[in-house]
Amino acid sequence: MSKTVTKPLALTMGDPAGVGPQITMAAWQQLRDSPEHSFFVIGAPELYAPHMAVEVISHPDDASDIFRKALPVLALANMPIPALGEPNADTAPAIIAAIETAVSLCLDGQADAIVTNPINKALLYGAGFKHPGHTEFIAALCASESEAPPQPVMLLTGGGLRVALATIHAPLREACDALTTPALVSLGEIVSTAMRQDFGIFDPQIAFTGLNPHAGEGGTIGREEIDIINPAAEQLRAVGINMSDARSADTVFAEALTGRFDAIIAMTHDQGLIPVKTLDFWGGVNSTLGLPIVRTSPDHGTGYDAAAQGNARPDSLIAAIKQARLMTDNRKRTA
Ligand SMILES: NC(=O)c1ccc[n+]([C@@H]2O[C@H](COP(=O)([O-])OP(=O)(O)OC[C@H]3O[C@@H](n4cnc5c(N)ncnc54)[C@H](O)[C@@H]3O)[C@@H](O)[C@H]2O)c1
Ligand SMILES: N[C@H](C(=O)O)[C@H](O)COP(=O)(O)O
Repeated sequence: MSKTVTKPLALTMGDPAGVGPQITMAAWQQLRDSPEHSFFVIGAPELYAPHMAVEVISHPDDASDIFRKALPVLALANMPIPALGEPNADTAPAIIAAIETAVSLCLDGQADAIVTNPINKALLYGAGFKHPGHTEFIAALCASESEAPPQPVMLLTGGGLRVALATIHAPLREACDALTTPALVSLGEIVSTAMRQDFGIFDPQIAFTGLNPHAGEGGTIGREEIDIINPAAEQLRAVGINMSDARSADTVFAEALTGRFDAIIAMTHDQGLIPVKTLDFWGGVNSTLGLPIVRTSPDHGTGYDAAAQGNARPDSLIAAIKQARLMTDNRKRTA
């Protein structure tokens, strides 16, 4: 087995008017005695310095040594500091730059994984951001000229469930039309690979949800299951992946909780995210599969109201940091 070197995790600051700064500081307080969870944050030191010990670092390698005594910050220059709860479009370039820097450090092997704090995508569009979210932006940043662009897959974990999405931030009418058999086959392969390399599940049992009520009731309440989803499942089984035909979305999550399925592939954003966020809003983690780097995130958004009230909970960010470390270590072990 090759010797592996542990690098710190790179946190992005997220929207500085949201919960990001508060939950980052609280996560550091809880994890500072846990060297394996060492991280540095890419952001403005002024967001944190009035509240706690901060050390500005010039290189990620400096983070682990000082992690116990101060929050390591890789500083972004010239960023306005917004009032909590009051999003400011002038912060958008720095929010984007933090993500770009984190991805570049991971690709260079200077950080083990990227953990993103929440962003408000609408705020970023004025600054030239062109993606529906981190998921697609990070995939674009990982693209290289020599290889096909990565197909990013959103996976939410929490409440005992692992749920990947066949469509993400698409209007519901368009999401239904976007489902195709080849896309579902490719998705099933990515989820199966990730279960093995990132989660250490070597013979994963995976379920497709149906799109229609009762998974189409034999074609009488819609035909997507018969025409699109089940043919994908059949192709995946033919290459040795344990993939179920489309199962009723109202019961498959309960089936997974019995241990029958290790992961579920849901057809639409809310179909998959409602069960996870309802069961475990505070412990839920969003990760991106299908990339050359590990990326996780809390499952919640910018929470401007919680930020302004000063009562932001760090639980989901802490879960995201721990999951990033676990996925990275599993991936190194299976490399
Ligand atoms: N990973 C991400 O970047 C990410 C994830 C989800 C949503 N978003 C974005 O966040 C913005 C707001 O979305 P939303 O209102 O649907 O969801 P939200 O998760 O921001 O808020 C939902 C509720 O949860 C509360 N909340 C969220 N995080 C909290 C925390 N850490 N502690 C205490 N309370 C918390 C909020 O105050 C609010 O009442 C949108 O622009 C959305 O796109 C970003
Ligand atoms: N769909 C996610 C959720 O609701 O939690 C969220 O918007 C985050 O998306 P990105 O990770 O792509 O920013």
